[in-house]
Amino acid sequence: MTLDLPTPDKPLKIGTRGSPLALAQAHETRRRLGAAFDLPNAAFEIVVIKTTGDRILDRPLKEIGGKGLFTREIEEQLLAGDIDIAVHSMKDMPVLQPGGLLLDCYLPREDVRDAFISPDFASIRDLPKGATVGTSSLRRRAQLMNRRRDLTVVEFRGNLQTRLKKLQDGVASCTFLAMAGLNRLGMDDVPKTPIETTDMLPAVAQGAIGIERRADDPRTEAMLDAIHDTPTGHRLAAERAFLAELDGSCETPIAGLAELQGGGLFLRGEILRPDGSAAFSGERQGPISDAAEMGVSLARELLSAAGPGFFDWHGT
Ligand SMILES: NCc1[nH]cc(CCC(=O)O)c1CC(=O)O
Repeated sequence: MTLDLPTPDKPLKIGTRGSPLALAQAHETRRRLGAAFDLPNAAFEIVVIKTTGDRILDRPLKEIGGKGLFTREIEEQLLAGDIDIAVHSMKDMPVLQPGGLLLDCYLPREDVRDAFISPDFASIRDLPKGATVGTSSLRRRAQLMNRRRDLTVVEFRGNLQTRLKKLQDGVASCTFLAMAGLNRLGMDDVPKTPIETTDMLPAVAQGAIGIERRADDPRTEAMLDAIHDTPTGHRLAAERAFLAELDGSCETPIAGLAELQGGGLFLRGEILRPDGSAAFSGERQGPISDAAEMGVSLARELLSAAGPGFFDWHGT
């Protein structure tokens, strides 16, 4: 069967959020598909979709709650056939997709580390006692408070420019962003220091772009197969199995990272109380074929170390 490739008259519709980072991810997807099938940009149409998460900007994400805050509207349009594929930050994706959709194409992973961003200080260690830190990430908040009890954490939402302005205005001494986002946006002039994963374990799937498709569409299946990055697939299989077994929502501070090592996988995970008062971490090593089992077994180990009800505790 020959592929019925898209043309400028019948372009492949790529659905995405409209943030600068989301657009950069959509452009990378278009570039890789164009290179793999020798297609011009005009054979693709980038369709910007506004999600609930994009609409509500004045409240902490955990208050709006619900799964798929940044994905529901996009997945609805994919199911309806208004778009052909959807590009996502895998970090923001629930472990299960709606019936009829598949999320099994990943682009080569970017830098997985978090970055420390501050106009005044070089690292977390350099922050003075009692310094104020801005982040909207429950994981980063819990990890920071677990390591530096003296810090005060304030809610920080908005895009990179908004956050940098807040730092200039003295609202906080520093903030944190994924290196992947900064790199994809070409933010080379932002004063950033990468934090080693041994100091701050990143979120599950951080730095990975995933492309979702309809399960019954053989054309997008074949096209995405050509750009899928297998190593990233193995790593996310372990990390997402870990996340799935923990049954974590966006309200639970969870970190997880799998790396390829000596032909196998090395998986690390951490779960924390939201206020940082307790943290449990562990690791697994094994063959790539055991990726999912490693994730599940590490999750069970951490859950049993933390004790029953650990995730029911949400503090204030
Ligand atoms: N939750 C927002 C989000 N989703 C993905 C990224 C960064 C890019 C990535 O990790 O792939 C970010 C921003 C951030 O954490 O700095």
